[in-house]
Amino acid sequence: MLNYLRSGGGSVGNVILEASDLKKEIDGKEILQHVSFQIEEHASIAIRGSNGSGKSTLLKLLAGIYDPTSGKLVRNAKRIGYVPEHFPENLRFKLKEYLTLVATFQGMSETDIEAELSEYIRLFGIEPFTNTPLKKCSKGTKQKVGILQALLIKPDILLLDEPLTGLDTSSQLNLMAMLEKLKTKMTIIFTTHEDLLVDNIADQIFYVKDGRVLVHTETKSPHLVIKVRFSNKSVLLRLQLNEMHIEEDIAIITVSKDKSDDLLRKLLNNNCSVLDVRERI
Ligand SMILES: Nc1ncnc2c1ncn2[C@@H]1O[C@H](COP(=O)(O)OP(=O)(O)OP(=O)(O)O)[C@@H](O)[C@H]1O
Repeated sequence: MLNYLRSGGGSVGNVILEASDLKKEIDGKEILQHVSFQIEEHASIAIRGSNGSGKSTLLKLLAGIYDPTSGKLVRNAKRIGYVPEHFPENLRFKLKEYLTLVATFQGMSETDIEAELSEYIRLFGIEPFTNTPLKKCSKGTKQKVGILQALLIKPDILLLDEPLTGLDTSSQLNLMAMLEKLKTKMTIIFTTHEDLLVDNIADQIFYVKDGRVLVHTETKSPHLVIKVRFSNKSVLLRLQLNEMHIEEDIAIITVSKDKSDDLLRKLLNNNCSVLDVRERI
């Protein structure tokens, strides 16, 4: 079901964010308009849309980095954690020194800081870089520091701009597991192009299109499971499919419905015989 506003009388939880007829112009260009929604406490929301549609702009409005050009945005939150798409370059602090500073400013005790940081550092596998200056850390490591920095402030609302970008597979899985746990404690809103993150974390999707925001309550993107017999494994590997399971000469591939026709064409073109196609349950 698509609607412009999930609002009003039907609301069950506490509303933590409420947008009423927001408009955002940048340099005289209208990026978002007529944006209205309510977000309940502990909701997990994915913001989706094509490149340049205005997802990051919407997130920055929610974070308070941008002011709306017109309209009203009410935040019923004490602390908002924001993770930008790109962590600032050229920070001279060492990784752990920086995170310790962030935690100290939150008034945490030394013992708590040590315990919490050690756990996060272990989870994200960044132990080898704790004494590396941030400006020398890789993009992925900096991305992790950006996420940890936001978590350390114990936010009521956690906003993440494309959080999986730049992370290796195991860190992506760790982050998803972490977000799944955090879902019960805070409101999580993230922009993403990744189905995996949406399927695992979101319970609502906001689609940004033509400057408008559409709220969608069905989160699982439709997928097909395709079973094929192949004669040449390297052909399949070249297709770089994210979700593929191979047993002898059979491959089971999960693919989003919108990409499935294209994939089937390629498989048939490469001498694969299609044994089964069904909807993912
Ligand atoms: N600071 C800015 N100055 C000028 N234009 C901007 C600025 N920030 C965003 N825009 C414009 O606003 C539009 C939306 O940008 P935004 O970054 O919000 O899109 P997005 O959906 O997050 O894109 P992507 O998926 O590529 O990250 C784009 O046309 C962009 O050029």
